[in-house]
Amino acid sequence: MAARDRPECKIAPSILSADFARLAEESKRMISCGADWLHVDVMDGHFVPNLTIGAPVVKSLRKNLPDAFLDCHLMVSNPKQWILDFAKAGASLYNFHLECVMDDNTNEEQATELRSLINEVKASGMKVGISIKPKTPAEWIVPFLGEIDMVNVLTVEPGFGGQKFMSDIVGKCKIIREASKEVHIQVDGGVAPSTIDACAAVGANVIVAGSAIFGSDKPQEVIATLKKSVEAAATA
Ligand SMILES: O=C(CO)[C@H](O)[C@H](O)COP(=O)(O)O
Ligand SMILES: [Co+2]
Repeated sequence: MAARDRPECKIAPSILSADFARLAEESKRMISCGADWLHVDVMDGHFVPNLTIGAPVVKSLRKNLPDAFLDCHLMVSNPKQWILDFAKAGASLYNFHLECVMDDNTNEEQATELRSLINEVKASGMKVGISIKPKTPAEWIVPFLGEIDMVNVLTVEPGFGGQKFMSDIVGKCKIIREASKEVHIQVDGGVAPSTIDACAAVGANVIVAGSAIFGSDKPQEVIATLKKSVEAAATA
């Protein structure tokens, strides 16, 4: 069998599609259906035109799910502001947007600011991820791959669940995977059994799916299908 070209597959249901009144119960149900991580979409109504979850909700989730890996996707304009709150609340991974600090990848000051944020997240004890919006080039994140745990490649414009997968965007994962076999590459937005093969083929290993998993009456089967596609591609 060929050697693996990526880290182990992690399926991360987005709790954005859960019934928020029954969040702990729904999260536990996902883990019992085979979810590896829980994806927590944090929106501040400024970076994106929607408001969702903050650190107090993460704290309650952590209390109810002491062992869960809480992958927090920060769609916020000022990621520095929330690092300590999320660390104290029990977030496992702090996954913030590159666009908050960078609009020009040749600007040294912006690169320094990004590095300082990365280091602040690490110092807080959380793992660090960087998300890139559909229009942000993959090349912009490549110089930082050795310093972070994960890149989140958005395959929809961030802000809402249930949008259509942008198939022309997912190819960015290939550039990132060619640069690193070790970094987690997450795909986020419109991922489903019908779109997973395109993600798996370009090296993604962390799969976020909200509507596809929560909207199914057989979430266990959806999770198994997504994982099978990634694992088959990892050793192809
Ligand atoms: O970051 C997000 C939206 O900004 C969500 O994680 C994403 O959209 C997941 O939901 P779905 O699978 O329904 O698209
Ligand atoms: Co997300």
